[in-house]
Amino acid sequence: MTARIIDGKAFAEDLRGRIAGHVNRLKTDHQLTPGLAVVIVGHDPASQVYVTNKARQTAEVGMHSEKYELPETTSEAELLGLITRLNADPKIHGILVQLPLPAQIDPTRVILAIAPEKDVDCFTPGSVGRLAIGLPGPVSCTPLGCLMLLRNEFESMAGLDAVVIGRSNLVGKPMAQLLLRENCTVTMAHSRTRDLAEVVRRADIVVAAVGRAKMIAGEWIKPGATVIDVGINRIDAPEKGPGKTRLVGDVDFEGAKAVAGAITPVPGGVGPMTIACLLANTVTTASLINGLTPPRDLTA
Ligand SMILES: Nc1nc2c(c(=O)[nH]1)N[C@@H](CN(C=O)c1ccc(C(=O)N[C@@H](CCC(=O)O)C(=O)O)cc1)CN2
Repeated sequence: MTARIIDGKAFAEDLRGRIAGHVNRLKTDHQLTPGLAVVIVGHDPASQVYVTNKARQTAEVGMHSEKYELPETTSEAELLGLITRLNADPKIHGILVQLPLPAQIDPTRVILAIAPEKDVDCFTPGSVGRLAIGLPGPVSCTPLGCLMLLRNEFESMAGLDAVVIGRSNLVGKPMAQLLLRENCTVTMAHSRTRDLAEVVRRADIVVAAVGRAKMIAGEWIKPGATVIDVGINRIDAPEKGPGKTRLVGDVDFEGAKAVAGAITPVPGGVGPMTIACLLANTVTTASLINGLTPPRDLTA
């Protein structure tokens, strides 16, 4: 079997088109322009690419976009000061502070400083709690992107065995919540899991979010399984020339492609969905802040 490749880039483009339609309706029917502020501290090259794309795509769907680039030496107090200003700014309905942050800044303090109603990352305790009990509100961007890709693959996921590899607050934990909501039987695997290969072999759905290049071997995958690869790892690519690099996921793509039913590539899989879902979350928070019902069909 050769797996079908799930085209996250095309899916994200379609989602952005639908978001633009909603933004247009909010503007004409409610005189409301959703606004997103993205904040980056330092000059990690990958983070800079993501933040630039976030700010550009925000503007492209017709939203108000603000980008703050702070120097590597920024103190925690300075960053908290900016967040306080953005919390109070009526033009801004979503605040995203790009992670990771430099060592002198405590990410937990920063996350807790973001007004819960503007938390488009779904990182604050209230948002995490709302997600856990199924209340309306933003859903963590990468897991939401994975869920949308999965929903497109299955009429129903009820009763399927799903394994989430990685237990981060950013991806693993919210992903497991979302799969539970779909009535999957969910296993969370992590660095202490005994016999990971065996756990993966049982799964109809594999979500890999460990951050280690090609860690999930092709022969671990159950024939016909759907594989969602969240990993974005840069490795040396001497075949492309001296000093060249390329991106790979957490799954051995070639090996898994030979047995899986469907698989996301890296790049072009989950990554573009993360940004599109951030824009969808901003429409959600802008709607909720203004007493409007957030559009359900966007991320259904
Ligand atoms: N505050 C947050 N920080 C971070 C998040 C997040 O959701 N919120 N997620 C990750 C990184 N991330 C978003 O910021 C992200 C990663 C990858 C992509 C993406 O489009 N990847 C492309 C490849 C891009 C490249 O060439 O490097 C792809 O996979 O096709 C978008 C967003 C960490 N921080």
